[in-house]
Amino acid sequence: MASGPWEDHGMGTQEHMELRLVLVGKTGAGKSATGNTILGRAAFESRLAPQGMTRMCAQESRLWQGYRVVVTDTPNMFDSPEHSARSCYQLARCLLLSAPGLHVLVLVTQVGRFMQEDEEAARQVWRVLGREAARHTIVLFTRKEDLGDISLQHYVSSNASLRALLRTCGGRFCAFSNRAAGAEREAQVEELMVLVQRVLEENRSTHYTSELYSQATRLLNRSDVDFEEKCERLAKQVEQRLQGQQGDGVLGLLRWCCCRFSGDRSHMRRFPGIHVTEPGRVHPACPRAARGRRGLGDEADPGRESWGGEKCHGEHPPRGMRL
Ligand SMILES: Nc1nc2c(ncn2[C@@H]2O[C@H](COP(=O)(O)OP(=O)(O)OP(=O)(O)O)[C@@H](O)[C@H]2O)c(=O)[nH]1
Repeated sequence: MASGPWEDHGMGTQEHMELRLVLVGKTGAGKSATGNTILGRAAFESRLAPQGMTRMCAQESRLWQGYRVVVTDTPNMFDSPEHSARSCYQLARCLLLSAPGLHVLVLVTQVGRFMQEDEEAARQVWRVLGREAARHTIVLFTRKEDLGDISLQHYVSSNASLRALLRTCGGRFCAFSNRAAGAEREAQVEELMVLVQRVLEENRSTHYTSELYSQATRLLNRSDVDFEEKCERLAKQVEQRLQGQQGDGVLGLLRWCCCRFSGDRSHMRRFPGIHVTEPGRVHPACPRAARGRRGLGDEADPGRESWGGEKCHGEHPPRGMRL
């Protein structure tokens, strides 16, 4: 066991404030290895596997400077554009494990391999959790050693999509070499924890929560339902939320209005989860949006989608909208 801030003083969970970190990212990004670096031990299985090594969300913890740092490792939960039952189940499991809410969402991506799937992972997780989750997000690059002589700052500034993503995350990013050991490993963790402290300060030390987290907390309080059943039940809520974002009810109508009258998007930002389009852009809920998808764009924010392809003239309700 490492010494210094990692030393376990033998105090129980009750004496320590929990810091809940959730690791997300695409398959093979290095989530489990990053979790192990943070924890200072090989708690999660980390191996290159074409179909993904991590199958289930898992959680481990360590003490760090008076905090209990609780790390939730996840599989790639957004491996297909259509949300599979498996993804919804894993999302539900992640929410239950990190209830009543996460303090920090760590978006893990590899140096030199930032791609559309990374953007997608960020976009999707914010879609489920709510756009305000971006205020709790840190981007963590693995394979820092691959940077060689290039500085991390220089690397991130050379990619427009990456710059946009980092702006959305308040410029909070760092890099790990998960192969590092000893003092070098601890220095990396210190660097991450400085950013974690920044997230806490910027969010008045409160964790992020949302309606789904509230549902998770209510379910956790039920002693008559076992954990698997709780995951199943919450997975249905997750699925409904994702389907609802295709355009149900009043929100669906509002989205349609955005799509149609998208000249002024500033006032619509008050509605969480609404994706506001610009004139001439295709709304993702629009049935014509299947083609021509682009990246996050230079002014990305998690509540906004940047779509190319056919123009949306607002003459049709969003796909699947029920009013
Ligand atoms: N050289 C190097 N290899 C790394 C680093 N981080 C992770 N890896 C390797 O990358 C591979 C995938 O790492 P994982 O931690 O399993 O990635 P993951 O995101 O958890 O993958 P899934 O569980 O499959 O989604 C493993 O072989 C790791 O040893 C790093 O910083 N440097």
